[in-house]
Amino acid sequence: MRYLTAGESHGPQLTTILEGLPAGMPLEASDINDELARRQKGYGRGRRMQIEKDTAEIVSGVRHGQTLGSPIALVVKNNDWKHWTKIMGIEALEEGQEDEIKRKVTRARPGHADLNGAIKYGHHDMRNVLERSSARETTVRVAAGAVAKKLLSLLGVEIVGHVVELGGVKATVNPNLSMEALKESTEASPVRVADPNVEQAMMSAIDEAKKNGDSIGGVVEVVATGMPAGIGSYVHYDRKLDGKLAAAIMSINAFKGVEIGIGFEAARLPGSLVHDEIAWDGKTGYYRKTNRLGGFEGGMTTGMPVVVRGVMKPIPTLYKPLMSVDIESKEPFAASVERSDSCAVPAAAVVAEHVVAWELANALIEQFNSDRFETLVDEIKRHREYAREF
Ligand SMILES: Cc1cc2nc3c(=O)[nH]c(=O)nc-3n(C[C@H](O)[C@H](O)[C@H](O)COP(=O)(O)O)c2cc1C
Ligand SMILES: C=C(O[C@@H]1CC(C(=O)O)=C[C@@H](OP(=O)(O)O)[C@H]1O)C(=O)O
Repeated sequence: MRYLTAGESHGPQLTTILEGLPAGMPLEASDINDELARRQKGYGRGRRMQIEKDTAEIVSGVRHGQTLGSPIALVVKNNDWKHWTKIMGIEALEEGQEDEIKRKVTRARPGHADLNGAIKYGHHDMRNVLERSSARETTVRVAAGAVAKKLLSLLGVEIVGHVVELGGVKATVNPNLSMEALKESTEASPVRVADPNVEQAMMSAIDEAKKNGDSIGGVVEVVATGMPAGIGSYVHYDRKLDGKLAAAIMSINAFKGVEIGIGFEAARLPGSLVHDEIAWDGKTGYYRKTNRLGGFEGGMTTGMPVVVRGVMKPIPTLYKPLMSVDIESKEPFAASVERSDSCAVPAAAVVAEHVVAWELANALIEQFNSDRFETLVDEIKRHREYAREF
């Protein structure tokens, strides 16, 4: 499968085209819209989230609630567009109108794409960069992931993203928490955390950052249960599924690190405390007694829960801006300030969930016969039985 996205943050709409989904899979707009609503939540977001009520329109590839096997196109309209029609207009401007209309940006924000994007594409107005580098684009990445998530759920794979650290406050996650309990508790939390003891401290950290004109980051975790064993491959670097997950997480705006299972902690432990002992029983088939390697060995799933974590740096737009340079005068100036979130880690947990869902669904679709949804369901069922008895 593959997908493309298009759209500027303050343009008329965001668009995505998904290719390679099987025909005959049930799909409704509500499957996508419920996920878009989850992405909009989270303590610490800016005013834009009150302007938008993100909803996807399915404009192709689905008929009477079923996928057709043809490309699926989804459109999310930007409510904020009505305030930006002049600034973001398509038509060429008259001489002399430029400065008045364009809300030109010339003082690059440290940590954002502004300066590098301007150099790369030759934009002397960095709005041309920030409109597309904005994480507004993650709206349609979630829409694409929601379709993948629907496919996974119909194949018995459940997935959830949640926050495990925010502004230096760490959550303690009970490893025996069921998937249902994890989903329920994190959904009810304004910071998407499963540990109620740290929720208030996380919210206070966000308040404090906001008050100081600053921003904070954190760590999100995505857990997926029900992936069959042996998905992905060890035979070639670009077929390793853990590598694809790492790339997917790193592609999210502001993500600076990824770990699978205990990740970096593995550097500090002996092998006997890192590798997971293998066992077998008639009901489950093969399983690992622990899951320190987060569901992966050799670039393939083990059948244990997939556990991926990602680090989000603090948001680069600061209401008390860092110093920068004006690209017109080359003089030192405080960086530009655009309306901004002070913390988007809870929203990013939802984005991470969806990019991981896409990669997992893609791996299943690549590995099994997948033109018809019915065949895919059947093949995966048989693969599970085969792996259990192997
Ligand atoms: C959900 C989400 C919301 C974000 N909101 C903002 C924001 O309001 N202001 C901002 O400057 N950056 C925001 N970011 C981060 C920037 O998009 C990101 O730092 C920028 O694209 C530069 O990319 P890099 O940090 O990966 O190098 C957000 C990121 C995510 C995932
Ligand atoms: C600014 C960025 O994205 C943020 C993410 C976002 C959203 O829908 O998630 C919408 C944006 O809206 P606006 O720029 O109109 O406030 C920002 O809140 C960024 O990433 O640089």
